[in-house]
Amino acid sequence: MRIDIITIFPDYFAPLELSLIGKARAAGILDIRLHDLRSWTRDRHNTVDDTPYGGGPGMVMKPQPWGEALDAVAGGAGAPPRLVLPTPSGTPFTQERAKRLSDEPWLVFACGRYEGIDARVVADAERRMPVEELSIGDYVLAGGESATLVIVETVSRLLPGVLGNAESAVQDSFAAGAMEHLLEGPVYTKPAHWRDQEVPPVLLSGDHGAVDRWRRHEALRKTARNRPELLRELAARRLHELERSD
Ligand SMILES: N#Cc1c(-c2ccc3ccn(Cc4ccc(CN5CCOCC5)cc4)c3c2)n[nH]c1N
Repeated sequence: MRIDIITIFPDYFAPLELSLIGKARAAGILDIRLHDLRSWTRDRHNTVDDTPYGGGPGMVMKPQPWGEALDAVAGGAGAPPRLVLPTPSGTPFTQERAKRLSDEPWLVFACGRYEGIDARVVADAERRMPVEELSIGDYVLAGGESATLVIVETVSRLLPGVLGNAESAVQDSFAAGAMEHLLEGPVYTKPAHWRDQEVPPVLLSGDHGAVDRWRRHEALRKTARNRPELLRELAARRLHELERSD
């Protein structure tokens, strides 16, 4: 997968040199390219923002630098990329959406700042590529960079060869076919005894059936405590399946 990121803060993405994603880039599984939006400004101050038409707080990112950046990065011959635009007003980013994005050969991320990007940039981009406006949660960030890091990490770990043990991606809480969208329960490693706490004996029993039952029980407990609404959705899904099979 190729990933292009357009931003006024390229250094924000230093973490993408590290760990799993850094290794995947070195292995050629991921081709991540950073682009400084200011490279496409035309004034000596490299201006990327201006006051909003109609008044209101803050500044808005000018269309011209973005238009030319997207032309340069995403405008080549061949199939266009999917443009991903993090925004507070975007569609919720979920594991399901991450799975779909992981099937794309080429993603371009537009990282906004200030109060956002002039709306004509998305309208112009939609004429030549699919555009997805996504939000990573119901809280307000200062820009799109941290959201892009979240999306890139979530999508990248689903690519074959990125995770050492592909199994762990499948068992993720929200991965389809896992423990039905339940939250993971507690995990343990050596030593078996630590600061007067013991690892649950079932995990040392070698009885895989008992371990699976225990893990499911702990997952249900954790989900009931932290995300009860997921249990209601699970019950509704189960009921729907039963009614369909009748
Ligand atoms: N993904 C994601 C995000 C973002 C996100 C993503 C991208 C950008 C680019 C700029 N910002 C800052 C910003 C702050 C507030 C507002 C709202 N204002 C609109 C105009 O009226 C006043 C109020 C807009 C933009 C961003 C924030 N925040 N939270 C998420 N889950």
